[in-house]
Amino acid sequence: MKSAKSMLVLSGVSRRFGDVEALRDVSLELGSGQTLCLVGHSGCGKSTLLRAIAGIETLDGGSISIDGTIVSGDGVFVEPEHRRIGFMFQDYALFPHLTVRENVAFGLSALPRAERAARVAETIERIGVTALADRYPHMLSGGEQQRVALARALAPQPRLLLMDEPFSNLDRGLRDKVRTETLSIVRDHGTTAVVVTHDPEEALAIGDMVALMQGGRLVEAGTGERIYDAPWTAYAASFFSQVNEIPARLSGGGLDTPLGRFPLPTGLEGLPRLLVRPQSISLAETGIAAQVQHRAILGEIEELSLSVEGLSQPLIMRGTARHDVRVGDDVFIQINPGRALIFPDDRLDA
Ligand SMILES: Nc1ncnc2c1ncn2[C@@H]1O[C@H](COP(=O)(O)OP(=O)(O)OP(=O)(O)O)[C@@H](O)[C@H]1O
Repeated sequence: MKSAKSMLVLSGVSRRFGDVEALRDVSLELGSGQTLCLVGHSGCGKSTLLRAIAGIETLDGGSISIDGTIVSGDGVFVEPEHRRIGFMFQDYALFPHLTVRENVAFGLSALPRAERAARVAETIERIGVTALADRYPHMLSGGEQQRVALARALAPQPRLLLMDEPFSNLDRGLRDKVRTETLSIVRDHGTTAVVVTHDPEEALAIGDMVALMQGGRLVEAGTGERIYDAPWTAYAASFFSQVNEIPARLSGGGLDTPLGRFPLPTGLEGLPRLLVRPQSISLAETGIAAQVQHRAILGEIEELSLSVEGLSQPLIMRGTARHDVRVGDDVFIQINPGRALIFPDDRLDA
């Protein structure tokens, strides 16, 4: 996804720690004013990539450009303090001995006094923490501290804001609210941001662009909608939602499975993998015979576990409709062939 101007360009970025290839040939482009969410399981290289962008980590290969200028790579290394980058990390430690106003002013020492005061006033007003200006951090709630940390990061008007798991210290209820507020402030500012998270739902909620990493590689990147609805890889399909893996056999241009025959997408190479999301399965008058093994109500969602001949694992079906079925009932199910996810087998690369 490109906009008229790229604020961040990663080109073949690589970094190794001994035997560990923390970053392998990562290339990515982020438009000005966009939010990129880096997501992946622990150890996939998210923080190393963020640190490399910040200039806290050097590269073994490739380059990083910010606003059209190389900051790392090709024999260039711009020190972190000269990259015009703002940071917000997990523990967003505010200086405990400074008030909110003083915390926000901290990164503005280069500005003349009057200009600094005006910038602080404007930033805290915009972020809605003016009423807290004379309080110390221990007098603030977690959500308020987070806002002040955001004000402190944005006050120097960075070209790029880097956030490492910025919401993970907040409890669930507060997290969604603070996240929505924070990102709308970042967008209103027109600030380009890179956010790291390990939470798939959070990644989809946050990013204009979502980049999924695995073992130091970029698996795929795209809008949250694209990467969820039409993933290019089985890894992405199963990272962002639970999936049923269905054994499949290639025959005559199609796939034979215990759930029936599925057409093979054109251009598919290698052994196919068939994944079916729980919400792509429905009960029907006729179709594939199944037996109810378990029914659970997960709030709005009903989940059925179904045994189907030829499947070693129960098939998980989920939806918002309630079904009057009990354990042991014989039912029929249908799967929309258009909703089946078919990929080349990528597990050998994992
Ligand atoms: N300074 C270092 N020295 C040695 N190995 C490192 C160093 N920094 C990171 N690594 C290794 O590089 C890999 C990527 O680490 P990184 O911290 O980037 O992962 P991550 O995706 O941010 O994980 P988490 O979500 O747990 O923070 C890991 O295997 C890690 O052990």
